Amino acid sequence: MKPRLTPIHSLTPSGQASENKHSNTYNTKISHSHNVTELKRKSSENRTPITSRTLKSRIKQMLQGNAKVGSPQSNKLQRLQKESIEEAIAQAQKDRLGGTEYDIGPFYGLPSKVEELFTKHRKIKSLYEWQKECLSLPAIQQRQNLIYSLPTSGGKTLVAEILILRELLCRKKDTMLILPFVSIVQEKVRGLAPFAVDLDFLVEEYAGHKGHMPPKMRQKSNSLYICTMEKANGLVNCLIEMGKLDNIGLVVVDELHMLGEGGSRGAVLEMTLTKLMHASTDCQIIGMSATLNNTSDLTRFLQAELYSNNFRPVELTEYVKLEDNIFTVNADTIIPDEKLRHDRIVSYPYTSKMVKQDPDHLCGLVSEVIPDKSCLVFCSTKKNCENVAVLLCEMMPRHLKGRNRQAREALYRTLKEEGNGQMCPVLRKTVPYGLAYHHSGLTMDERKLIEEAYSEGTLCLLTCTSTLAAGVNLPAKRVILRAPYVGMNFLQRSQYKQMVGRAGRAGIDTSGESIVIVKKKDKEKLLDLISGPYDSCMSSLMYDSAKGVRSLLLTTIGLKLTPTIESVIELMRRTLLDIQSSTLGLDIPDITKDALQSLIDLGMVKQTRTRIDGSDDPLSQITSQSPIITHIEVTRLGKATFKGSVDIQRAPTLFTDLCKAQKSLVVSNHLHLLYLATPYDYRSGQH
Ligand SMILES: Nc1ncnc2c1ncn2[C@@H]1O[C@H](COP(=O)(O)OP(=O)(O)OP(=O)(O)O)[C@@H](O)[C@H]1O
Repeated sequence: MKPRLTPIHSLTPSGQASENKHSNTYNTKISHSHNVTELKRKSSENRTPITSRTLKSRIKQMLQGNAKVGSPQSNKLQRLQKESIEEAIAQAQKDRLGGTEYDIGPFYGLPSKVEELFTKHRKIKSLYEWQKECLSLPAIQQRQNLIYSLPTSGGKTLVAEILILRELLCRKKDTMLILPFVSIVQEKVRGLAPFAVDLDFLVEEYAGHKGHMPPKMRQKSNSLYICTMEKANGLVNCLIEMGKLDNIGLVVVDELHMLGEGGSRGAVLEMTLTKLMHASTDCQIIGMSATLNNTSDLTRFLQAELYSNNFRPVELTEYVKLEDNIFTVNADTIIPDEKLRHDRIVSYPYTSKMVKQDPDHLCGLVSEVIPDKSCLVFCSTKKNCENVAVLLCEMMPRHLKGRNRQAREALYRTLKEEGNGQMCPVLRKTVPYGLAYHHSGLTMDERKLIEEAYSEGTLCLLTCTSTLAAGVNLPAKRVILRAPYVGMNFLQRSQYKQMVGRAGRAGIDTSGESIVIVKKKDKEKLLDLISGPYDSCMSSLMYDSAKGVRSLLLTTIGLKLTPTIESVIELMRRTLLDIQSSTLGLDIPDITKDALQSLIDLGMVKQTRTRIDGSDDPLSQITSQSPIITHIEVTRLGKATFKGSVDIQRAPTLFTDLCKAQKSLVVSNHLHLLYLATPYDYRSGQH
């Protein structure tokens, strides 16, 4: 019998997490990785087909077995693990070469065991020069805030991970890693779980429906919270409320430029960082990005030092295809006419039918790389991804068929099993040819299977949307941008850079290349795309008529961080919005006053005035000479609104509706209850 492809998610601790909604912590007392490795070994030795389902249940069974408190085997395992960590730390202390009081070892202040783990799990043998330089910056030694900026795939994450491990192991503090998307959080949780197992800390996933609020306070181990931006905000609120914010020693923000996203996500990130800066006495903040422009605003906002470098481990050559011509991008010159250098004219043996089907020669461009090397084709819409994948299979069947047959068949079967016998007709058609699409329409399991199959070489090409560019580590020899658009919008330079940055697989290729296919009408805009400055990262707090400001004030008043008008003003001074107020032409005191007034008008915040001498109602004691101070606090409605993350504008209507419902709720069937519980957005059919 043929071996079956084993889905990665069922082999990792996250497989266990998805079986049990509430289990989102990687308890290092349970040796997951050992079980996983053992299972993998046995499965390959016996060459017995293992279905994802039986494997899942076997892992679950083993984990449950391990977790039984007091079982002699688990006690022994725990003891051995603890002993080996203590031994490693003792050895590290012996080996320590200078450093700060917190260093416990020779590997950038960490035990050599950490170096071994990076070699074992990441195949990293030594750090790049810039990584060494960055880790020895005075800002890092003195635990100051730092922003570092390097091109995509420059190895930024490794520096962040070393800093996180130092905080967890040497300073024994909790840490937080903020990432932009749920899928990236999940990938990172999987990537760091083996480190947690071997180094005795906890990895806690805060994304989607996962993550305890308030967080569980751990006595024995420190936690690394890996969060989406929204969850990080909730977590910081909880920690402030519990008086435990100082448990967090380090917060790392990946894709810091998302502060300027313009909508609620950028605002949420700014609120989180503002609250951290305002309320924490000891937390270091590290921000990273590949696409920063106005760094001085950001360093002022985070009171941070800046480190930047242009290092890229694999050389990237950017090309533009315009009609039948391919041009090399020369972004360094300031002379517009020299930004595009003619490279070659493309000519492929297309029949007239093929020219009609594929006027942009996508098939020809792709066939220069696949199936021997990998290729990513970015498309502007999900539908386009699917169409392009089908088109390529139809146009080059002989070129693609017959390779990696067994692995492709195994992937096909596993995808079908994941869908309980059903399979998307597009994937059904494309997977046997080694192609697939990758967009948000896939289930999480399908996405993981496709990502793993691509990384292993079972699939040689993915057609994908822009979301693949923002972090998931799936590099390719050649990256093609089918058109310089996301949906209907022309690409921003930062989006373009993220996409082309996927080209070149470190450790596999010595170079990578990108080709953006452009129509003549877009030629002018193209120059900005390939060589213009990055868009400035501007505060998002003013989105939707200052919704971010109102939300920030309601939360900080609710958390008792800003109990007076003066403290509200002081908090607002810490925002990126305040730093950029003159550029944006905004009057922050006016905006603050308006936002406060609107919260008062909505019945979410109330004021009480007292005299400084403590006498009661100031208005009835006009004779007193003592100055008046105005206290502000949230009402019950205000508290419910920020705790429930309810839209501030909608909360009063929701409250009125609930009051009505309380008096006269008649639930004739389940649908009635569902109707009452459906958010307004969904009811009005916006989704
Ligand atoms: N010192 C190193 N030696 C070898 N490989 C490395 C080293 N540092 C990082 N890498 C590898 O390079 C690849 C890209 O690194 P990483 O994801 O950290 O880049 P990044 O700068 O965070 O990119 P992005 O901006 O896309 O998030 C990864 O596969 C990583 O394991």
